[in-house]
Amino acid sequence: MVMTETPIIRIRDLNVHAPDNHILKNIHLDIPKNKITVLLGPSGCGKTTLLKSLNRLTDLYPELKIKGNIYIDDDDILHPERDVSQIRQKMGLLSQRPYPLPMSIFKNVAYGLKLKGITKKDEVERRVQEYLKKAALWDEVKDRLHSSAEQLSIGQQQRLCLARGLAVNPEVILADEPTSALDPVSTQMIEHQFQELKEEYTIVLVTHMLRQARRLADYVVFIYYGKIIEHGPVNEVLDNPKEELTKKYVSAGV
Ligand SMILES: Nc1ncnc2c1ncn2[C@@H]1O[C@H](COP(=O)(O)OP(=O)(O)OP(=O)(O)O)[C@@H](O)[C@H]1O
Repeated sequence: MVMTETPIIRIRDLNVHAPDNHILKNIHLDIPKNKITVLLGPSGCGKTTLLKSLNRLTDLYPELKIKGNIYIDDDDILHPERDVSQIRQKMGLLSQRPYPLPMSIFKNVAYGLKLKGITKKDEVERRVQEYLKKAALWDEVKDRLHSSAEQLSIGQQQRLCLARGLAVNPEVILADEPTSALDPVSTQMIEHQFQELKEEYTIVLVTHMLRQARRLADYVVFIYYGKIIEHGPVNEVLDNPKEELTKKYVSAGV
């Protein structure tokens, strides 16, 4: 990727194989710090697998064989001796559907803090408020912090999961189609928060929605059948694509 920003993640020669499928092919990519990088491409092209490789969630699928290097702050996270729980704390994941823990709104966020060893009551209270504000949920829940998280709407639950993830103090937010289950207003809220959060965090967002990529991306990586076809600043890849496959995808205008 031609860029002037410092990369926070460097992916080198990454190959992911399933028994009958070469899912990711020779991925070589730098992901810049404090930007939104969108992984774009048709269904089944390997976007989620690439995202899962970035926090070693691929370890949960023993049928997948992974080769190559992924450096985060110069540490190769694919090295077998790297502590996976530390990697996952650095690389928070927001999935397609929200999965709040079966406990109160407050405890959901406090749970994230506990993982970082923060348990002092007044600090926990201050930080729960801070992260609920960062996820744009505070005003809607401040009077019912001790109600069950499961009573929230799906859009609110997704913002709660964002707050819980932020409480772990990640460097990178990995977001896998985080608005696909949400209504347009909730989608707008998450998108707006992402724009704010990139000041402090690096965001890697998977989407197959071109319009969402246009609204959010600083950089776009277009993937097709496990290969990076083209990548670069959003205006170059989406407004002036060089490769035929990208042109076709962009002109379909999904
Ligand atoms: N554990 C697995 N075992 C075998 N094949 C897998 C596994 N995980 C993913 N695949 C295959 O790898 C390919 C890429 O899947 P992936 O979920 O990464 O695509 P995607 O681009 O995120 O798709 P979508 O937009 O539909 O979510 C698909 O063909 C999928 O069936």
